[in-house]
Amino acid sequence: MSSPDLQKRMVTRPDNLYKTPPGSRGVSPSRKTNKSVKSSPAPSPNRTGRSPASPDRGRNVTPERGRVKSRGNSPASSRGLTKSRGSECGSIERLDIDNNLQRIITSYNQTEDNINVVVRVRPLGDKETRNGESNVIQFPGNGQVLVDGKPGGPSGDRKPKLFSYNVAFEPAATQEDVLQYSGMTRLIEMAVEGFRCTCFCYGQTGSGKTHTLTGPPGLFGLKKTPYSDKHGLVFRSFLYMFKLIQDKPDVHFVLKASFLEIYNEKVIDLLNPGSARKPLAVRWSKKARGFFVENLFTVDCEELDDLIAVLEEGVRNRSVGKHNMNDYSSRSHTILSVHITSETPAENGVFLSRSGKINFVDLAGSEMTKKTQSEGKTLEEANNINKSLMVLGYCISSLSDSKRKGSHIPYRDSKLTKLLADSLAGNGATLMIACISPAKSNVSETVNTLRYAARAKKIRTKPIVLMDPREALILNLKREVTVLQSENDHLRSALNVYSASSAAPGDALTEKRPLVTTPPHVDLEELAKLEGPQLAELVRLYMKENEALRLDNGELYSSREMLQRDHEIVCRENERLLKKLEEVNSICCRSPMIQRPAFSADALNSSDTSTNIWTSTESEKEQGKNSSNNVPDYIEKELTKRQIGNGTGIFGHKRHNSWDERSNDSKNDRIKSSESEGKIDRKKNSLQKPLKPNGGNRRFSVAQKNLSEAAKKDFASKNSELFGSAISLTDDEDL
Ligand SMILES: Nc1ncnc2c1ncn2[C@@H]1O[C@H](COP(=O)(O)OP(=O)(O)OP(=O)(O)O)[C@@H](O)[C@H]1O
Repeated sequence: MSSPDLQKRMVTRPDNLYKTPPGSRGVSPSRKTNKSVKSSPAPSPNRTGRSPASPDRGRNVTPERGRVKSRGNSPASSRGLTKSRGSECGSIERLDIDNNLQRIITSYNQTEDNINVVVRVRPLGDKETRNGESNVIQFPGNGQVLVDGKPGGPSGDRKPKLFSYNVAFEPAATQEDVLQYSGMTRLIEMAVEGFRCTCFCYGQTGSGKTHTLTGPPGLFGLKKTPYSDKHGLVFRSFLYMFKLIQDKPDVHFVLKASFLEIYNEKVIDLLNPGSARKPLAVRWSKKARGFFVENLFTVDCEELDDLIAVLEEGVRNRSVGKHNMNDYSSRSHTILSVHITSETPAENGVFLSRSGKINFVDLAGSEMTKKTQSEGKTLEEANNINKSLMVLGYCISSLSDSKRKGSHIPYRDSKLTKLLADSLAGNGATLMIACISPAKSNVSETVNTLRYAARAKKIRTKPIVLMDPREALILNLKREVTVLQSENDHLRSALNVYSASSAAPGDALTEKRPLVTTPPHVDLEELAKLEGPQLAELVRLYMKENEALRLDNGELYSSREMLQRDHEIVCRENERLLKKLEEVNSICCRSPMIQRPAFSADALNSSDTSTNIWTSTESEKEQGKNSSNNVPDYIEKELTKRQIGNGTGIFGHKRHNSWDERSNDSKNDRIKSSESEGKIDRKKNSLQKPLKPNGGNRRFSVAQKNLSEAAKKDFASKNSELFGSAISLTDDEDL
């Protein structure tokens, strides 16, 4: 970097810290009359002239240090805001005030759907520096944290321990860095999209949890707080959230916020604590299948200032105490929740309705009471804090242990775990920020926190968007009505086509078909106005019609299949008969005794009356006297035995079928017309003339061929008569 002002940042980060399952959306039929969120302008810019949520956010401008560059796949780059080289892990570095290159963040790839765990190491405090405390934390890179337990220190002869997280924030990391690189922005985006999200800070007392979430003590004073680079994640998240909302002018947002604390196992409403600080009950909701705080005050937040006011009010009312390790120690766990309901106009006058939520959980720090020198009230608080954190620890280790999948999770053992149950293992997305101290004197608590965080990293959640069940039902009914309407239209038109083309009046199928009552057609605009019961009735009617139409169509299909099967059988039978006929023909041909009439097409067509088309010896002529067809008796018998023909002879057998009459009629007609042309006489004459020796063989084969053709035509005609148009081997005219 040439310019000393220019900070250098190297970011390599996974892009999908939180996976958003597709298609998890809700739909509401009509717009509700909720008050919408008015996006107030972002607070006055800080001294660099940029707010975290300003359009320049993507350029990674840190308030105090100016512009920095990204070279990796950072969360910001994943949103197309910075250039990326696409590597999966790495570090972010920049020059400090003295122009030294300083690394601030290292990160590693994120497994999808697991709790996203990041670690933030605070700088050594003034007191610790004064006491000559040494730093025992090292950052090997790729989101790793090495706890250096050198012999001789308070950690004894502990070996160095290496832990790996999604992101490791080094002491130089700013509040804005945490917002940008912890995955927090994605979490807020998910909350706006309709997911239930949680960000919680965990760590020993004095490790920087409250600093990370809300900022240093005294930030929220009596006078209105201007934007400051000391503001924590909550404030910055609010800004980012409102920026997102402003970017969606078509969407109607309703924001509500609540703020509670769990102090000595009692739930106190921080927005409405009352002078007696009356505790609220935590109950199980059968409908929502989760725990909730009864009568918790929720504030409608139309503007950003409303949300900031909620934050300030809660911070003011929460329990803070002093002990040896922290002058402003949180004596309770706090949960600040922002409920985000959105309604997006969709097609057909339908609104997509989503209910997202983001929880900011500031856990009280675990304490070694010996070290904190707590006594009296502070000691009681410490014991309650430690107890509830222990239950949280049990829940986390049960959830993270794949061998104990499906085993009992002791959520009910503390109010904290009851209220965090859904964030830990439910359908939400969760970010855990483990805060640790770098001081050697805290090494054992640091290792505990890091172990805790490593366990939490193994927990898998299933983020989904929750929908109002009534709205979901109505949406489904509407979809069903539309699908059924179009399906029924299709089925009806299919039936009409069939009726028009094939079903004659009195047809068995037509008669059998039940009368289908068509329900009234409701167009999409009217559909949007209908309520649940009307929709359900409409679906019922359409389903009834659908059932009848399906039945009808089913019958038509089965009868069509039956006809196709018959057609196949007839074809096979036809072939079989033709084969048989050919066999018979060959028997006839082999016998020297048989004298066949030989019809020659050439001869028949010839006008030359002298052409011989019939061969017969004198003796055969004699035999022919006994048989009108000139077929010997034994052959005739054989044919009868094989059931070819009906016993009247191969050429003259009688077919008792209607088409015979028709074909005979047509033959007669043809004969008549031929007679009128004088052709029939020629044929008759020619039949009686002897065959010339030289043309005998040729004519014989032609005749045989013609015989086969004629027989084929006969059978085809027969089948055609039986099965309609299924068989058409020949043209009727040829017969
Ligand atoms: N990253 C940081 N940079 C500068 N100062 C910090 C940082 N983190 C913490 N501190 C300071 O350390 C002190 C203790 O921090 P904080 O109160 O946030 O700890 P805590 O974890 O919330 O403690 P407790 O559990 O007792 O509430 C505060 O004075 C805070 O300003």
